[in-house]
Amino acid sequence: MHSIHPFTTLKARMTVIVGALVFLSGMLLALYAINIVERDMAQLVGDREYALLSSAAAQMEQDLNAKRTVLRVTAEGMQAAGAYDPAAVRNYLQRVPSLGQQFFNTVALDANGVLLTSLAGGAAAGQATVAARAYFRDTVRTRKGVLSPPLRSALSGKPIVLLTEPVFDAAGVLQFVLAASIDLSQPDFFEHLDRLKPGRHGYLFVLTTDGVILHHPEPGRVLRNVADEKGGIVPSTRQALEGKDGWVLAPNKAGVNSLIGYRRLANADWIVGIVYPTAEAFAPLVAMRQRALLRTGIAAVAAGLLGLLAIAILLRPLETLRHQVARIRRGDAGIDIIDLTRRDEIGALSRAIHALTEERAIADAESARLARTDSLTGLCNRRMMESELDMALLRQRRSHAELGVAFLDIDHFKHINDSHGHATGDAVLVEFARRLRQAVRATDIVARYAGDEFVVVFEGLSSAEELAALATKILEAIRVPFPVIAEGLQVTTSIGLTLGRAGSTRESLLKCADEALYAAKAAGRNGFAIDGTVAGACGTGQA
Ligand SMILES: Nc1nc2c(ncn2[C@@H]2O[C@H](COP(=O)(O)OP(=O)(O)OP(=O)(O)O)[C@@H](O)[C@H]2O)c(=O)[nH]1
Repeated sequence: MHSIHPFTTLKARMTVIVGALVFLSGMLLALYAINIVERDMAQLVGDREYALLSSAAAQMEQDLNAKRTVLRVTAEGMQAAGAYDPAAVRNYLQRVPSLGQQFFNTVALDANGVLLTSLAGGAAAGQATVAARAYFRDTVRTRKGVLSPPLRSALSGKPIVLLTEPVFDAAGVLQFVLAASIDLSQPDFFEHLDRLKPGRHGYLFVLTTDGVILHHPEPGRVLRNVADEKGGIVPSTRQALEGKDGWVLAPNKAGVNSLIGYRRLANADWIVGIVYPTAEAFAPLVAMRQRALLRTGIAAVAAGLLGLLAIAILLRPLETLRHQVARIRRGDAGIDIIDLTRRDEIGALSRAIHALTEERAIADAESARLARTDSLTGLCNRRMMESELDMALLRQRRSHAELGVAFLDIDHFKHINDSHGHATGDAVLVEFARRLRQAVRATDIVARYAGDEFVVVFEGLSSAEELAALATKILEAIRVPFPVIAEGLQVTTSIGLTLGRAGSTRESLLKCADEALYAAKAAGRNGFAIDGTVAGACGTGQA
């Protein structure tokens, strides 16, 4: 039996294929499921951060409104009190404590933009003018309070924004403008923003709709316009400046992939933004992905091992069948050891092997029989006769019984062929064989030796006389006309007989019988001749 390398077995290959398929499909399914979950979770995280941003923006709007309210109420109070001259203005302002709480500084400017008074000092009355500043001109023109763009304070040099409120007299004439500043460098105003900063590296920032930064964790960037910074405006910021609120996943200015959100304030041209690096924002998702993949991998390996076990169990009968076939081939067992009762493919294969083996055995037996049989007459052929004669000689040596050999040749058979045709000649051979077979004992060996020559081996003879009787019986059986032609054909044969003796061999027996046949032919055919019991002499006899 050829041994099979463990790696080339069906079991190994099926295990590898099934294992790989289970592993791959498991991983693909896990990745697919993880992607769906991640997408949903990323949406949740983004929405949550955006909600945070919106609440920060709302808080900022509230703060601005509160500051506006304080300034407007102060302006209305001053109008009601008629506090228009610089001393009265200063006195009034000093009596409003909420101004100090809400603002970095509050100044009053006359209708020409010249400083009337500054609560926090910094410059003397009349020394500074803001006539050229857009926020002042807008306040005078619109006769309403405005929120200035971020600017550097002329008095303190700090980055500030200003809220203004015009104060009119009873006749509606502008008396002065209150301008209250918010210090962008102080943490107070953006304190709540900084408290909301997500994770370790996330941050919130504020910029105007023109792109000027109001608040940023890097103080050096305050008052700069994002358009003027190195690298220009990132696409997400550009969209925000164009009026689009919401969140996206995109690289920030430093190229770090981030969750970036923008929310525009309703009561100021400000945009609150959030940057949250995705590595941090989605860290739990990444951990979840790794855990899920690891567990899926373990599950797939376990499934593969179970598959291996299942395959091993399922294929065990095949292995058994292989060993059974090997044993049958070695001759250690018969075909019956194969189990034919299984109702699966292995059972079908077993039955096929069983049937094939039986058919082969029958075919082998048939071809062996054909190899030993004369195809025309069905008698033993010459080869079989020779081996049977050898066996008979062996038996004779043990039993010491007599053994006789007869050599027969149909007389003038050529003439039969020539006169009646080859087919009739064949029919004569067949009929001759049949009669010969019937004329002797069933245990005697009857063979067609060649052409029209036949040999009979008689075992268990008692004397040469018995041989003569047998020859006579054969001649009589042949003498009856052969029904191979309508009127019947007279066929005769000549027989040479010999009796085996000590030291006889196949060759010597056949030679003696052949010589006796020659003598019978010479004596005129249709008779027989028997060699004498004296060694070397061949006797003749006529029927
Ligand atoms: N029809 C037929 N003829 C065969 C077959 N085998 C041999 N023969 C013929 O048998 C004849 C044998 O003739 P011989 O034995 O030589 O001579 P004979 O005519 O029998 O003459 P004697 O033997 O001297 O009586 C030949 O013509 C062969 O061609 C066969 O299978 N069928």
